[in-house]
Amino acid sequence: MVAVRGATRHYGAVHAVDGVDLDVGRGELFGLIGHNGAGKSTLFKMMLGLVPLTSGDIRIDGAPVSGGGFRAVRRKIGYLPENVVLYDNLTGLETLQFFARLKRVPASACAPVLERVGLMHAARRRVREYSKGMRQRLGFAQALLGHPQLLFLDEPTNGLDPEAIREFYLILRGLKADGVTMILTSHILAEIQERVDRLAIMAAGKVQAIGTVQALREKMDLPLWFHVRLPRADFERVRTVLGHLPVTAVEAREDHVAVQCRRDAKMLVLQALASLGDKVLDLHVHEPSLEDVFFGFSD
Ligand SMILES: Nc1ncnc2c1ncn2[C@@H]1O[C@H](COP(=O)(O)OP(=O)(O)OP(=O)(O)O)[C@@H](O)[C@H]1O
Repeated sequence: MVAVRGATRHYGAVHAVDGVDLDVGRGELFGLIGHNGAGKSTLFKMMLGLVPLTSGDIRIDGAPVSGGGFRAVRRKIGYLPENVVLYDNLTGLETLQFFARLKRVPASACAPVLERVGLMHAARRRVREYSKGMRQRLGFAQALLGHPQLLFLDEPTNGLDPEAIREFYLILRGLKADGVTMILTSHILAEIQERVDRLAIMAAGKVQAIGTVQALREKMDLPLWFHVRLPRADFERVRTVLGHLPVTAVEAREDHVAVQCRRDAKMLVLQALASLGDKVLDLHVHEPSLEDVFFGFSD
């Protein structure tokens, strides 16, 4: 659906986006993460044909973003910008009707979209009275008008509370089931790590790594931790059963022993810990978080 080849955008000496290659398949939910100024928004605008490329090529559904045929393709795209501009004096419904006219979508499409984003109850209230989260939902609603096949969502959960974030991802899951392709950015890594199919980590205008969270974890080969809860009197037994296994740390904590090992030693360590039998009261395996992966790639 999206094919990016060597996409570059320079602003004088600033290399906002620098030789990015990226493919996003139809129906994929793709995450783009990176520090402030990494180049995410600029790449979004390039993929939307809003910012011209200094060099490289971007195709959406086969059509180059700079070509004459892109107008037709753009109709299939929904975009939620980072800072959505809304008119305070319009109601939520009037706002959507305004966007519907711009997009040449029938006004009758507005109410179902408001319903979908959970704003129907506030349809006739002025945007001035909307909370930040409600504004964000309204911005999302305008992106959904006209049944887009491709959605660009720039920090879509900005300002949403945890419950609203959960609801938001439920909507995305529904869209994914309908075959919609989605690319979203977020700063909240923990939030997207279990929810996207794949993600790209951007830093200084470049894609530093791309893949599933699991693939990125494996590529980083970060160690994992076992937390073994057992009576304090039995803490020493953990060291004994681990014997000569290649563990990288064993630490006695308040009510558990923490064991760190490389990923390829995971099953050996697990078997050794299992030999402690009912001495073990509880056991947790802690995979490295996306934060660990992210900072490993972008430092
Ligand atoms: N119109 C512009 N003129 C000059 N420099 C720009 C312009 N737009 C972006 N930049 C620069 O390009 C770099 C990338 O900015 P961009 O907004 O794409 O980053 P981002 O990853 O979206 O950041 P954030 O998470 O803060 O939104 C920054 O250094 C920014 O200052």
